Amino acid sequence: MKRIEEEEAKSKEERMATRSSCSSNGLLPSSASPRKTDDLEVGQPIKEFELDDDDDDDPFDIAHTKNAPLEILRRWRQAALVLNASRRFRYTLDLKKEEEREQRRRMVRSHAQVIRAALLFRLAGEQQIVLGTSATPPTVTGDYAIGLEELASMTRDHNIFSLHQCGGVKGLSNMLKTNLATGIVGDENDLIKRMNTFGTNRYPQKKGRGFLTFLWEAWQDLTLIILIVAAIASLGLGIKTEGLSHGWYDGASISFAVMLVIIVTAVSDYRQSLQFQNLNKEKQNIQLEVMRGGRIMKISIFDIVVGDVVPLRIGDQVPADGILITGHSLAIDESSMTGESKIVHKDQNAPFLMSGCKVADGIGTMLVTGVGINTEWGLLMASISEDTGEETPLQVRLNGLATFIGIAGLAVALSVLAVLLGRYFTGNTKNPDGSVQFIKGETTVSKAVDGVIKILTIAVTIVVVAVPEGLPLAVTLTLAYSMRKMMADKALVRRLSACETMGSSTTICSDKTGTLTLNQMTVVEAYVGNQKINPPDDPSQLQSEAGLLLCEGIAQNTTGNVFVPKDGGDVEITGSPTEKAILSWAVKLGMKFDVLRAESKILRVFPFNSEKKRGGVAIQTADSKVHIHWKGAAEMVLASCTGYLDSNGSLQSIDKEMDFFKVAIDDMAACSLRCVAIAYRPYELDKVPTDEESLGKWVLPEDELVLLAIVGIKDPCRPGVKDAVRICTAAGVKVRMVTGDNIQTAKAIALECGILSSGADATEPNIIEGKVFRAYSEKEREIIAKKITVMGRSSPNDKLLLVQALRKGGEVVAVTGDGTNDAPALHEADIGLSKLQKRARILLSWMIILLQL
Ligand SMILES: Nc1ncnc2c1ncn2[C@@H]1O[C@H](COP(=O)(O)OP(=O)(O)OP(=O)(O)O)[C@@H](O)[C@H]1O
Ligand SMILES: [Ca+2]
Repeated sequence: MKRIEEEEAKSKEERMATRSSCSSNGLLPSSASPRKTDDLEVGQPIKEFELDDDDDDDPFDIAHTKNAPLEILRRWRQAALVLNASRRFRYTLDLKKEEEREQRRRMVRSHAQVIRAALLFRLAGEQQIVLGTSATPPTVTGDYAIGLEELASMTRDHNIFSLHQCGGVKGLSNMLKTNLATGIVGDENDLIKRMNTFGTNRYPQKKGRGFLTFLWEAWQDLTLIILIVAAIASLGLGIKTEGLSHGWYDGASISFAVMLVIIVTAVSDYRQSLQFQNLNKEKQNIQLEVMRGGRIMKISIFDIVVGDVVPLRIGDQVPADGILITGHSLAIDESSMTGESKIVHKDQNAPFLMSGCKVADGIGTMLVTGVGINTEWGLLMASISEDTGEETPLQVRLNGLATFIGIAGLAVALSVLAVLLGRYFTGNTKNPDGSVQFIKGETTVSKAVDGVIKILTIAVTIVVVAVPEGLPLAVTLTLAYSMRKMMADKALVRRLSACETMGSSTTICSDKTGTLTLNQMTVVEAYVGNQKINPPDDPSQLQSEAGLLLCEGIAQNTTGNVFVPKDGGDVEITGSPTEKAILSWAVKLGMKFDVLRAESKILRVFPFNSEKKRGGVAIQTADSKVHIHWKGAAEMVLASCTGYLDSNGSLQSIDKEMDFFKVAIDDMAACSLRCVAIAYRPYELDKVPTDEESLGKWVLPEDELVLLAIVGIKDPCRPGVKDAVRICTAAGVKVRMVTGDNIQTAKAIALECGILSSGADATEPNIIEGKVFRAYSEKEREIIAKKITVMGRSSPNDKLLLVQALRKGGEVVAVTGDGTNDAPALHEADIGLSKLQKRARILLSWMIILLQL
């Protein structure tokens, strides 16, 4: 028992270690998962299901238990699981693999660090020698003024000294023939040259395991081994008693059954691994935006070349090694590379960005300096291979059960054997005619052997009947089947166990945008000043003063981009769906994006985030005035406004019109429109911090704003959602909507898609605002959570609190969402369904699985 406990403790440790270390590429769709979830462009629609291990159900957690007898039983079963290192217990074995992987990772990392240290040492030496003399110019290679080695090592080693030698990011961009504002030229010739000089953003992949390996693994299973032994015994006994011509039947049929199980298991595992490899390829093929020739383009991560200018936004994965060009509050989660979960702020003093890390906050643009195998990430990815070896909790339990039954059968067979042998040799067994079978000294040896063989046959039969070898296999096949069906529906199941957990979920917390709605947004109502513009994109109704400020605000306070082709083609607008809607509305109103962006200088940016639900920017105009523009959740921005611009363009106090605006917002929200308010305030130039450092810390003032416009954005309900919700409800799964949007908008959409059945349902706490929910105590939340159907204006943390409360209340919670503002909730859920890219019919496919299980 001691040993068992030790092993348990060790497994637990390993589990904890792997859990914390692979949080970025195991449990969350982060490191290897595509970026921009708010993305509407066509592309492989992939959804991702995955199970986040549940701490409470940790099979190795036996520390705090009340129920001792049950616990002992549980322990016993676990002990068998841990001790039995056969194929069927890969669930526990997997930990070792994870550990190996982690060790590899550490090795690569330390290797890189050693190289880095040695290089720095050498450089320090060289620096002393060349100190005072002019810096050595980088070597010229072909078309570029810097070579691959220098570039790669500069980035890999975070060598700020050699970056300065190159003249900073500006100098480096010249060497790489990149324009920091418009990117590389990006024609075929240019791309080929870059690839030839600096390589491509791919790394060699390890080959998957072959069929024979699976075959080899398939037979190493306790129950099967028992059966194989039984088959051999039965074959021997049969031939001995019934002769060669008839005696082989029993043994052969057992062998046939065993072979069948082995082959089916191996084939199923092999196919699964092939599928997994394909899916992996798809998963890695992230589509992202780069700036080439002045326009934002969508390309595959594999097509990134050195010199590319890549915009980074919260939630994105850094696609290659690079150097920060500009950034605002940019923070990177480097845990996937350094192993420590630490958020690192990036600015001109720490400009190096490592491939594979995630943008945790802020925005920025980077210059790509290292791709593929020249990056640490590339080295890492090339040295580890993803593996499919994983079993679901149900399988593990069934395996445990099968083994338990097997062992019990074996024990029974052995005791039967002992008893029968005992009875036989003590002369207690009789023939049908009443004569004693064995009489000491009388019965011949060959007769005695025959008698023993008969008894052995009985024992073997008990074993064969008792061992349920097909049980776990049946589950594997069922799950593999659902996985295949889901894949046909373009759903990527990262863990087989997810299918199973999904089947037992009792509630779904769905986000609204992009799951229940299409995430295709258009501005359909607009108020500029206190005037409703109808139709919303009619420029003639726009009064000029407010119109100018509005366009300035929209053009500068955005993460999107507008590209007007020189040859007069269609205007291309990029950005998140909300941004795109607002930008295209402004373009129709006559906004000149490039002109406006060139006219003023950005002093500081506060990027939009879900927590504050607003984003701002401070700019300095050509005539040295400072404007601070804000854009965000309508009623929240409105609350910070003290004035508005009337139809003559003169500033009025908002007091009298406050109700008018509030009613306008409520009306739009009741029509299920997403409301965004745009406001600004003038600011004194001399109050703006002048030095870089305090400017970087400057908190943009967000009071005394002047309201410029309120827009209502339509995001239609996804067709089929109503049915999906109905089916879920009928299956006993409660669907809840948790959204960052206005509560009225949320209510309207909930009614539209049947989450709320009637307006009468829409009372607290059935429908609740995030801030009300968060104010309750933990106990109260647990009670209220069960009643909540719609939660509006929720921050990422509110979503997390809700999931926690539901789980405490005993629900099995599924969460759908995107990788950015829903990440904490996704992580906490029993099962996370994350949209990697749009067109995700999550609820629908969810249903398919539900029905299958
Ligand atoms: N780019 C933006 N600029 C300004 N305001 C925005 C922007 N995007 C969203 N908003 C405002 O923030 C609100 C909610 O944003 P949030 O990111 O929390 O929710 P969401 O993720 O879009 O919705 P859901 O939670 O349903 O997925 C929106 O209602 C809108 O008013
Ligand atoms: Ca969201």
